[in-house]
Amino acid sequence: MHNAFSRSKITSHLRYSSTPSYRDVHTLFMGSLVKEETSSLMTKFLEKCGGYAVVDGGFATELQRHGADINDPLWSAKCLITSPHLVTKVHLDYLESGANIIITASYQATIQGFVAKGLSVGEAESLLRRSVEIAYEAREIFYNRCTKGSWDFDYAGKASGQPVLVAASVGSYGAYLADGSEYSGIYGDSVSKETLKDFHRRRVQILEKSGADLIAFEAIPNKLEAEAYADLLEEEEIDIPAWFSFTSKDGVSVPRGDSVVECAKVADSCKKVVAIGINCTSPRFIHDLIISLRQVTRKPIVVYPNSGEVYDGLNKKWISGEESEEDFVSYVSKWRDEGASLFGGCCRTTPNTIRAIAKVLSGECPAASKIKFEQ
Ligand code: MET
Ligand SMILES: [Zn+2]
Repeated sequence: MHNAFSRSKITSHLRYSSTPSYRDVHTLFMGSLVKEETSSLMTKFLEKCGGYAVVDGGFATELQRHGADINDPLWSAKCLITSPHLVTKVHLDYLESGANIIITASYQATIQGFVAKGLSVGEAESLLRRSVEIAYEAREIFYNRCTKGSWDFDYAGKASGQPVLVAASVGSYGAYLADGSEYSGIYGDSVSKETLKDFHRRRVQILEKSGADLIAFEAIPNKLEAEAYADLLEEEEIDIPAWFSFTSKDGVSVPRGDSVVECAKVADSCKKVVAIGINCTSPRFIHDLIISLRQVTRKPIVVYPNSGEVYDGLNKKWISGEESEEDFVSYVSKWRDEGASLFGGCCRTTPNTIRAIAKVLSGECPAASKIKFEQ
């Protein structure tokens, strides 16, 4: 059985794609016209979730754990071509672990990247749409399982009331380049804000029309790219909300060196942005980063750190970070106390991590159990 929110999503999905009336639903907000539905989506959703929401966990690394070979310039997006059933499975695993927001496999899915593999532009655009459809199909399967009694009564009852949004992932220009600049944020002087806007424009337009509830701009490594996203959302009149999520290697700045505070200001001043946060960053930096974000925004804060391990690109393996044995989940209530409201995991976190986060947030497990990241 669907909950009220998911039903309303289905109707709003149709409304977005079939009638022009949504453009009329405006409200005066902070001196300018903003579509009311867009600006309040996240706050209303958080209310439905009981104040806090669970985001899913590492996607690419989870595909890998299930045997996918993603050692490719397309990274996880390769599975949209070669093993879409695994993409569905990982979404389902996260839903069954309690995720309220599932993030699509489009992080490294770009038209330019697919075309470089020999696909046509039309095929590339279809794959982007497909990434969102797969997430919705997984949600349908999840809700159907709730009603068919494949789970015990208690769990099925809880799961059928689990509100779920689909966030369409957009990774950085550096992620497409797959040359390490995703982790340095250094694109060189020849890459201007206009270059970045031109690079991302079509993908963002396709994802907007794909039926996704929001766009998750993830692992943003520099301020320039955040500015490019903000401009694009405004100039292209993108009609679904977005979140901006940055990475940090020191708890103060993004990889390029711009301060997280300056980056968050860009996100805060963009009216289409409904949450601001940090992902794919060591859990040990998150507490201070939330404090920094709170200095410049009142928008909901989303945090989904990685496992704390560090990726050794040369040898293509994850190495234990200083705190990789630390209990990731035991931090969640502290992050909540600092003012974050959406919590999940990024690379190398698993459905176990997400299940434990969901338990902490539901109050079932105040002293979280130890989670060991699997090798
Ligand atoms: N949503 C993406 C994933 O989990 C984020 C990757 S961060 C490098 O695969
Ligand atoms: Zn990550």
